[in-house]
Amino acid sequence: MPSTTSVFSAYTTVAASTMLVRTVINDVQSLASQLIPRTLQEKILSRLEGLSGKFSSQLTITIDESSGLSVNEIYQAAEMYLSTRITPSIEQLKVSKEPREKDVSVTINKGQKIIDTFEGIQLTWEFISTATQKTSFDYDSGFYATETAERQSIQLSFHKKYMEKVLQIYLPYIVERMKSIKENKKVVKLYSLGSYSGDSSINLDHPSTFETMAMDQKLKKELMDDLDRFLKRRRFYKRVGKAWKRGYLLYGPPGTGKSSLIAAMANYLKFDIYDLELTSLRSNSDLRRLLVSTGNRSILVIEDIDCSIELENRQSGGHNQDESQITLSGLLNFVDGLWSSCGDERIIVFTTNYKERLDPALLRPGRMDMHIQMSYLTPDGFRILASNYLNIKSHPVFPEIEELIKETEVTPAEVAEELMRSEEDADADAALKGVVDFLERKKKEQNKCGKSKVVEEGKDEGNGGQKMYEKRKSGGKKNNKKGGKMMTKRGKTRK
Ligand SMILES: Nc1ncnc2c1ncn2[C@@H]1O[C@H](COP(=O)(O)OP(=O)(O)OP(=O)(O)O)[C@@H](O)[C@H]1O
Ligand SMILES: [Mg+2]
Repeated sequence: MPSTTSVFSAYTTVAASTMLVRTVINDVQSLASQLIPRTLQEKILSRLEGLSGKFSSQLTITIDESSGLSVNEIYQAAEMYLSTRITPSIEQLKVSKEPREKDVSVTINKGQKIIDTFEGIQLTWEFISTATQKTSFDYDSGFYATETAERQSIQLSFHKKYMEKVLQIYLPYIVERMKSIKENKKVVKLYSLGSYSGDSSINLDHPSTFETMAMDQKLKKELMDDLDRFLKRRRFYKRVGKAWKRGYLLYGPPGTGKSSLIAAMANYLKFDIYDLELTSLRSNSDLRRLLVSTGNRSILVIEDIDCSIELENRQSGGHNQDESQITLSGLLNFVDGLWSSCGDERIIVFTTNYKERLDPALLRPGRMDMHIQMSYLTPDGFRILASNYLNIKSHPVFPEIEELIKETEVTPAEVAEELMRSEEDADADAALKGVVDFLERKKKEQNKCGKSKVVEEGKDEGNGGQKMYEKRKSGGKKNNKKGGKMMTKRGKTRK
C-alpha cells in the first residue's frame, strides 16, 4: 500500500499541465477516498487544486451572500442581474415573491451556469451552495446545538488578464443595474400617520398617473417639469446648503382630483406617501415622533389643512393652550427645522378646498413652491376620462357632451362615477348616454339655483372652476362631495 506522501510527491513531479492535474485530482480523489482519512484527503486535494490554479488562465471570484453580519451588495446585485440573463439553456430556476412586491423574482438554482459577455470579455457565473455546520449555544435547553446551514455564493470566472476591468467596470456596472431594477420594481407605499395608526403601511394601489389625470395640460406639464427638476438638483441643493425639499399646495373643490394627483406624483417619482392625520394628534411630541419616522424619497401629505387647524382650535377651547398644542406655525417651523437637519428628497403636499382660509404663513413665498389649482371638468379633461374609462378617443356624442360641460359645473369625480356605472356592459354608447343625461340634469338643477356656469374659457390655468366654486362655498365643505373617492385619510381604499 503506497504511503500518502509518496502518492503526493510522485504525482506533483508529473503534474506539468492543468489538464493532467485535473485528471490527477480525480484519480487521487477516488484512490484517496478508499485509503486515506477524510481530513488528510481534503488537505491533499486543496494542494492539488492550488497547483492546478497556477497553470490555469482563468480567475474565479467568489461572492458570498453575506459579508460578516451585513448583506453583500454585490451578491444581491449579481443575483438580480443574472435573473435578467436567463437563457433557454438554463434547466433549473427558483422563483419567489415578497408580499409587498409586484412581480415574482426568478433566480437560477445552484449548480446552474450563465455565460455573459461584456465588452468582449466572456464571463461565467455559477451559483454555489455549500452546507456548513454551525454550533451555537441554545439558551432554552442549555446545550450546544449544531445545525447545518446552506451557504450561498456565486462564482464568477473569466480570463485573468481582465481582472482589473471586471473589478472596476463590470461589477460596478452590475451594482448600478441592480439599483435601476429595484427602482422599477418598487411598490409605492402609503403610510397613515396618526396617533392610532402604527407603522403599518399598505401598497399604494391607486391607479392614478399623470396620464390618467384630467387636468389642465399646461399645468400638468409644469408640475412634471418641476418634479423632474427637483430630482435632478441634488448637487445644487447641497451646494447652496438648502434642504432638499419641495412643497406643493393643491387647492380646489372636492372631487377635482387633489388626492388623485398626489397618488400620480407618488407613482411618477416612486416615492412613498405619508398621510399625516393632524386631527388625531394631541401634541407636538406626537407630531415629532411621526415625522422622524418618515423615510427619504417620500411625500408627506396633510389633507384639508384648513379643517385640521380649525378643529384643533375648537378643541383647545381657550384654555389648555400650552406648548403641547399643535399649531400651524408650530407645524411649519418644525417641518422646516426637521427637514433642514435630516432627510433627503422630501416633498410636502397640503390640500385644501379653501385656499383663502389658509394661514398666510403657509402661503408665504418660499414656503410652498407651487400652488396648483384643481378645477371643474373641462372638455379636454373629459376626453382624458373617456379614454381612461371607455378606452375611446372620439365618439359622435363628444361635441354634445363637451358643450354641456362648458355650461355646467361638474367635477371629474362625478363624471368618472357616471362612466364607471355603465362600465359593466362595456358599451361606450350607453355610458356616454348616461353622461349626457347626468349633465343635462345637473345643468337644469344649477339653472334653477341661478348657478349657471360663467364660462371663463381661454383662461390658462382653468381658474373658472375655482371662481364658480367660491360662489357656492357656503354650502359646506363636503356637502357636494360625490362618491368615487379612492384615497381616504386613513389610507383605505374605497370607491
Ligand atoms: N382630475 C381628475 N382626473 C381623473 N380622475 C379624477 C380627477 N378628479 C377626480 N377624479 C376621480 O374622482 C375620484 C375622487 O377624486 P379625488 O379624491 O382625487 O378628489 P379630491 O380633489 O381629492 O377631493 P376632496 O377635496 O374631497 O378630497 C378619483 O379617485 C378619480 O377616480
Ligand atoms: Mg382628497
